[in-house]
Amino acid sequence: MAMEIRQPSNSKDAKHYDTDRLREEFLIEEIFVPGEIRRIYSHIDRIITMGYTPTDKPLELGEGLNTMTNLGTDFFLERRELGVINIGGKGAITADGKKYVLNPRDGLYVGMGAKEVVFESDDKNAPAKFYTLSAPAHTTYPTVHIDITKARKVPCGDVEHANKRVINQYIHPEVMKSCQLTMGLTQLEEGSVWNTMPCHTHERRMEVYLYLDIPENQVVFHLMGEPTELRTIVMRNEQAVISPSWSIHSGVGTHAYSFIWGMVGENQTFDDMDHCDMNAIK
Ligand SMILES: O=C(O)C(=O)C[C@H](O)C(=O)CO
Ligand SMILES: [Zn+2]
Repeated sequence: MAMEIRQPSNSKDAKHYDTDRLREEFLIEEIFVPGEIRRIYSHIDRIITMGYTPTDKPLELGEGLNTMTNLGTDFFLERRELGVINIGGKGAITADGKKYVLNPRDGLYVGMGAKEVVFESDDKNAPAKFYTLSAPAHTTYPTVHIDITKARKVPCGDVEHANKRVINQYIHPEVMKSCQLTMGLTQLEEGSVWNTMPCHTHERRMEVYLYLDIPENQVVFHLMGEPTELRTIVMRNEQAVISPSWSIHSGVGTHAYSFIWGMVGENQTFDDMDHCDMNAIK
């Protein structure tokens, strides 16, 4: 399938979902398949979550996709912008003829209007894994290469609460311009297992999390749902989860881990959050 479509769920319905239905609606289990592309289009703010894993040949952004049928446009980024973070081996992205090398954990923002975007790996046996988010856009901002050293770093949490971590803001108004997409990578310190706790929701934006650096046989219990109707999705390495605006998005792991967050919606105000009352969550 060139692109899977996910419809939105009403919170009144979602609280009745069983495990299988929760996973069917919100979990993205397989994103990185060697030599292949995976795309999941969510009706929630029309974010597209994708994985490009080139091996012995480059992969093109719109490869195998009829953009007129799926997006109503002549090419993928005609009315869209793109955020990418490489979580695999060294690779490169060429956007309209300009090549950007992406080392592991490097990011790239590609502005609206770029016609040809091509993903390639340096070593087919250690392929790049380009985690890619796309959001509707209204104007063109410059394409920007972001390495983790350029990201805006926000240390938070502490050892006492087992949530000591650094939020690396890659695509963020204080780093570079984008239309609506914000994106970054949060790294938990060794011995910490909680992310985004105390938890929050934000009715103004939806969010997608990709969990990574989870060792074999370890898991993250992703917490979602309205603050008084919490549910768990068991997640494994390099799996993602779609978080509607009404849902918290927190997690606790059996080992430290990292995750990439991406948001689209009303604003780009990272701290615009509705913090939950820890005495009221259920
Ligand atoms: O570690 C955290 O806390 C986060 O990374 C929070 C997410 O970025 C988020 O939920 C922003 O709304
Ligand atoms: Zn959030």
